[in-house]
Amino acid sequence: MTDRKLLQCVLGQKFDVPPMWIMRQAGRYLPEYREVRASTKGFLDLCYTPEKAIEVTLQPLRRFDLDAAILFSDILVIPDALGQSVQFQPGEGPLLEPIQGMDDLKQFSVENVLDHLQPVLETVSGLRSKIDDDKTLIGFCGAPWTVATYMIGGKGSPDQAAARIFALQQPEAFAHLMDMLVEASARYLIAQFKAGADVVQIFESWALNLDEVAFENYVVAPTVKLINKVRAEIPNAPIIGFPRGAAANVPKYIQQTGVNAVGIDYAMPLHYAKAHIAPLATVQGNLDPLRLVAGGDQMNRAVDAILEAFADTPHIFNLGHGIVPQTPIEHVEQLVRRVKG
Ligand SMILES: Cc1c2[nH]c(c1CCC(=O)O)Cc1[nH]c(c(CCC(=O)O)c1C)Cc1[nH]c(c(CCC(=O)O)c1C)Cc1[nH]c(c(C)c1CCC(=O)O)C2
Repeated sequence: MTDRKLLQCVLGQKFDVPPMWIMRQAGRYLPEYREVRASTKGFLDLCYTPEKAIEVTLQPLRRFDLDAAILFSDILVIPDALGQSVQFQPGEGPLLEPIQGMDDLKQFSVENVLDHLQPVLETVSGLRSKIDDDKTLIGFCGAPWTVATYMIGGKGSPDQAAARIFALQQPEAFAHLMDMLVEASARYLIAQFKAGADVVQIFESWALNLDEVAFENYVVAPTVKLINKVRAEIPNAPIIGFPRGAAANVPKYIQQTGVNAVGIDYAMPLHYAKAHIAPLATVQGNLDPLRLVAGGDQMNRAVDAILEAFADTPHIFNLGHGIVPQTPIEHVEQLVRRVKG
């Protein structure tokens, strides 16, 4: 465990060459992923078939000198495990049967979640025995609010309006849903740690578009509950939070939730992160994924600026959001060379 550099960095150790991984590093930009994906009955089938999920998790590590593997799964396995209908249409993104109110929630049960997710936990334990000892194994879940936005809206949306209106008009149903998500996610993360995950990342992809009060109630408070439940079972569990778009709410998010590390999105100015975030937690980020698509000198300059900004502080190099399908593989190779020298 001591030579797992990325884990050590999450826990506060600084390295001259920062450890790195790439958000959504397994995926459609890799031809070998597309090949495995084509052999499945659907995206969830891939998530629930340990042999294939292990294979696609390992693919990026075979190509690139990355310091971590991230479990191959999705944040929407939680609604699926709770009993909501979740479908992935090719090229369209997720489609769920939207929740209208309390009556729909009565159909869901937290009790079966771990049974349903047993194949994912098998993937985690299989991975720990397959990756090199110095590689960190990252588990994950979606944060309650982000998962709720899909469960209520039924799909991704630019402003999460359906969930924001639901939370305001049906506060009791919303509170019940969030409590279910906190409980299900806590059990899931605890089980991932027990299966061999070294660290977990909580993806709050929709921390933007919220006023101060909503940020406190939908993002901070449920994440505090989630982390407290996890750490009651796994003392000092290493956790990365990724509150995308949280901007000037990030310092408060770190202080209240107690995450060890925080992923910053690419819109976060480096001088702000250096002054207000680095003193509170390990910083992870934050190259714009489209700079990786374009490659060339502009990418090298942006990488150098990030490395320089966080040279004196614990820093995990990463993108500021997920890698996109049109990314050329040679540009990823160029990125790793630039970071690792
Ligand atoms: C919001 C969100 C989702 N899923 C996830 C998030 C949070 C991160 C973020 O903000 O990008 C997280 C996620 N999704 C996936 C992973 C594991 C793979 C990895 O990180 O290497 C992780 C960590 C696989 C996936 N999840 C999905 C794919 C592509 C599906 C396919 O192969 O058909 C993969 C590889 C599908 C998915 N899943 C989701 C969407 C919106 C989509 C469709 C759009 C897209 O493709 O990015 C929900």
